[in-house]
Amino acid sequence: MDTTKATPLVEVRGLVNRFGTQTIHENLDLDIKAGEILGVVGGSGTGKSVLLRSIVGLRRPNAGSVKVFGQDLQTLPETQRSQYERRFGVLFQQGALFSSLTVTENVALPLIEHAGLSRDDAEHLASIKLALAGLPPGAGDKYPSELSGGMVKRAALARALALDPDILFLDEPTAGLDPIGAAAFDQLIKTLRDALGLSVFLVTHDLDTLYAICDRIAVLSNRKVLVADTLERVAATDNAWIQDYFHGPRGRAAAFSAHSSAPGELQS
Ligand SMILES: Nc1ncnc2c1ncn2[C@@H]1O[C@H](COP(=O)(O)OP(=O)(O)OP(=O)(O)O)[C@@H](O)[C@H]1O
Repeated sequence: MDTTKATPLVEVRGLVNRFGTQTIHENLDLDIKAGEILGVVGGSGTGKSVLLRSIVGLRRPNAGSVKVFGQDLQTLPETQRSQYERRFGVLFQQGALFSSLTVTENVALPLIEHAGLSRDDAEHLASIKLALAGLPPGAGDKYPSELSGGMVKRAALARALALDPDILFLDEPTAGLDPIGAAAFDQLIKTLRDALGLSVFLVTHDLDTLYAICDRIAVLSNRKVLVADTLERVAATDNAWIQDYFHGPRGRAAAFSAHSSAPGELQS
């Protein structure tokens, strides 16, 4: 999709994150544009998850600002900030479902706690969200431990969608899935973006995901966003990590597979 004219929903400016003497981010800038799927990549430990946590309010950065819908969340009182933060849906790396609750109860929980729905209404709505996330009828009555890895991801996605977010944050959603399961999950994200008009911030190591669904890609390197642009422009950037990543054996395979399924797209 054309995101060039879209107004940023999220503007990260001058972000600094430190743990003790270790500096993870130093004056990092990044936008998330309305309606885009933004892929966030970088070597292990470059701070992709810390960046996600800083944006959604789970970590207070050491410096810098995070504006959401034009509002700097750091400057807001707690109650107002949490109202903005409810416009975020977050899917964590491990799914983070409560093991003692059924899948339906997991998805209903935010609806009861944050939207004030009755248990019956919340569970009814939860079953709709589970269907939206592509889970078969009956999955809702199971406990997370009874589901396959792919189904746990879908259940966690349903919970992230519970409060009808404007922006979906996904931390390595296809990690641990087999290639067919991962491709199906990618398509689900794209379908949901198209149907619900979501913006998506997606941390991934999965090159196939970048080729299949991302509108822009941000590369984290050396404590900053090195480049945030279309796949073609990012892949052409003169940087050793980028060249290795996009033009190494796995990058070539992903480009080849994307090219053979969608003629006319990027060739390596
Ligand atoms: N709570 C914490 N306390 C101390 N150090 C932390 C904490 N959280 C993250 N870090 C450190 O910050 C750095 C960035 O971590 P982060 O998880 O964001 O990396 P990442 O880019 O998501 O890595 P990966 O691709 O391996 O998941 C790492 O060196 C990590 O050890």
